[in-house]
Amino acid sequence: MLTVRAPATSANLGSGFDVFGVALDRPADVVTVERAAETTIEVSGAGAQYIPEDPAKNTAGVVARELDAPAHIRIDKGVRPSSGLGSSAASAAAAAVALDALYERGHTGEELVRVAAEGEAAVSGEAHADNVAPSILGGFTVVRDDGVLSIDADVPLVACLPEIVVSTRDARGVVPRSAEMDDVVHTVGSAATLTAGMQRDDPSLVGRGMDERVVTPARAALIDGYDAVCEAAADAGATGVTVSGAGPALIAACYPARQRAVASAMVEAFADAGVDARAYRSSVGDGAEIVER
Ligand SMILES: Nc1ncnc2c1ncn2[C@@H]1O[C@H](COP(=O)(O)OP(=O)(O)O)[C@@H](O)[C@H]1O
Ligand SMILES: N[C@@H](CCOP(=O)(O)O)C(=O)O
Repeated sequence: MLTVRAPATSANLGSGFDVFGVALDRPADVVTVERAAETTIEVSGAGAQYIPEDPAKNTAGVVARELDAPAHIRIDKGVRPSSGLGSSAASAAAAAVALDALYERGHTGEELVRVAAEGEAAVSGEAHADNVAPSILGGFTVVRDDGVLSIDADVPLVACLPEIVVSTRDARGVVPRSAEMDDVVHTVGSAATLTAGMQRDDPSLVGRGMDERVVTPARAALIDGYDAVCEAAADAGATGVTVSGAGPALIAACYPARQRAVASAMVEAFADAGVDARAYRSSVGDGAEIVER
């Protein structure tokens, strides 16, 4: 028997749609695996009632199939589903790391990212790896077809999760199919700025690099109170705010001294818009780890 904790993640960070991701300190999924003749799944914790226990429909079950590693899998959800905080990815990442260790397969982290991304394909329709990469490798990650890059970074973040449900599949449906060249140029500038900010542990550059004009506005329209929450966060000292993943969570960057104020401002602004929300104060965190053997 083996237990792995895999963290929530925030993908895209505005300018890095389907490319950038970052591991958060919390919340996290905790997954326990035991060898079995065939895979079975039990889910408890946040939003468990919305998560299928059929292995073919659960990201962790798909990972077990991909690794040919049948197991009884217990998932304790810390990351609520349809959050924009990589809920389905956290289970996939934890299962990949746990089953690899349980069956002593010795895959590299990057290989496990590819396997866990197949779990994501089962729920969102596409094998996007921008959540599973940071959940497995930790840090700030850049995913490309030809590989994954992970950078250790130390930048304060606030993830604010409203009590709204937005499924990644639906939110992928509103992404425009094309973009104006001006907007593409702007996005490249932002992405480069954000990457430099992560490399230099610079909250100001990270926040500026979150600005993006194609995908984010389309998705912001699905989140009640989005503009007011961004404005409140900026007034409280956030250097940048954007949609986390496919939403409805928002992610903000800030200097350490402003983190508490930014978190409160975001929760209050959601409340003013009639939406309950909670904020997670975080840094760029570590990837999945074995917590019990
Ligand atoms: N282990 C899992 N954890 C969370 N959601 C899962 C899992 N397996 C399948 N799902 C399904 O995936 C969907 C949530 O994933 P997604 O929309 O990508 O949300 P998130 O942004 O939180 O990852 C829900 O329909 C849920 O039932
Ligand atoms: N790049 C994906 C990320 C989805 O993240 P999630 O946390 O909402 O599952 C996208 O933007 O669709």
